[in-house]
Amino acid sequence: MAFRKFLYGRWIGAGYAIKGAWILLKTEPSIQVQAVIGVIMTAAGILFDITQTEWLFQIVAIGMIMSLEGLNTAIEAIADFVHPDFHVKIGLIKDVAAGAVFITAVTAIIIGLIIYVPYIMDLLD
Ligand SMILES: Nc1ncnc2c1ncn2[C@@H]1O[C@H](COP(=O)(O)OP(=O)(O)OP(=O)(O)O)[C@@H](O)[C@H]1O
Repeated sequence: MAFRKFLYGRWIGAGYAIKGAWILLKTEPSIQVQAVIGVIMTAAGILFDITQTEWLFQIVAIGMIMSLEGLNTAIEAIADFVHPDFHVKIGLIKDVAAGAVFITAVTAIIIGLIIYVPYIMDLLD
């Protein structure tokens, strides 16, 4: 009985999480851009027939950047809610959160270069 209640709780929680992901995709331009880039990179992966390991790195990179961007959006929303007016600390909080996304973006770009530069070189040979 307790286990069924636990499963039901997880099921309801998953529903809220999917709703949150849908809100992000519908309303956040940065997430929308990243989703489009994710689709383009998936097409590139199919086109270049990348290896299983390369797929794993690419999927992790796309998932990491989109989820971190979602967290950044949540942090911005909290910051605006607790202190709607200008405050140096709010600016710092937002900049640090954006900095975390930037680090992931650079990581994803490096992963993309490591995967695709050899394929592009082969193509040019
Ligand atoms: N309330 C505030 N107090 C101080 N500085 C702020 C405040 N709001 C924003 N800033 C500064 O402006 C920058 C941009 O803030 P904003 O909330 O527009 O974030 P953004 O990354 O442009 O968000 P979005 O993803 O919604 O476009 C912040 O990184 C911060 O430096």
